[in-house]
Amino acid sequence: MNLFKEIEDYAAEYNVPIINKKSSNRLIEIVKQNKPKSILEIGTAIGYSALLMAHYMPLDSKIITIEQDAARIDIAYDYIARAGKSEQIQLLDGDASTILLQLEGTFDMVFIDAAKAQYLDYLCKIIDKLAIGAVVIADNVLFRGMVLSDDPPLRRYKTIVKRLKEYLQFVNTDPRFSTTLHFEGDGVAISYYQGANKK
Ligand SMILES: C[S@@+](CC[C@H](N)C(=O)[O-])C[C@H]1O[C@@H](n2cnc3c(N)ncnc32)[C@H](O)[C@@H]1O
Repeated sequence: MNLFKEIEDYAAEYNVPIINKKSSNRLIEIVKQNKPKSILEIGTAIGYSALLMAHYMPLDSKIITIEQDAARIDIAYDYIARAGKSEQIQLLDGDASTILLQLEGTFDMVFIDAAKAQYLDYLCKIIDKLAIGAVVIADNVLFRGMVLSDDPPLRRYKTIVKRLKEYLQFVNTDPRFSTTLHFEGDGVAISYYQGANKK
């Protein structure tokens, strides 16, 4: 069986959140267009989106992906090894909020897909590691329609919705970024980093 199909089936059976079809098509399109040499992914889950990006990126490119859930990390390692991508995909185990501060080098592409309330914090921690022209893709930014709705969000989602609004406000107004919001799926924000000199 195709490994991607196997991971999709596993995710469906065990309720592991993985990228939806529309967002994954968008992600693949960006990888094909931009041919990034270095990708940072925040939120590996079981390795599905990392493997998708690895499938379409140049062979000499690398992905660093971060996950904190121990059970998911084990499964991700297994799928990455089975796909023969262990050389290209480096999985870092721990809380992204801490790990991001320790990363070295620069990134041509960043895929943000972990804790929704932390998106802006993640971005601020890696801004100085973005190459000029880097693309930052943030998934689920519309959060089931709640982010653009005039109705107040359910109490338990209030913080997530507020923080996602702050993320969108930032990438839409900071002159270092040029951002397009795509409404498909759960909302994807695609921001191109134009460099600190545009500040
Ligand atoms: C939506 S899933 C990622 C799906 C994956 N990108 C894919 O499409 O295959 C989000 C993941 O982020 C992880 N996560 C949440 N907060 C995190 C943090 N602070 N540090 C590292 N991982 C985190 C969760 O454990 C979860 O597995």
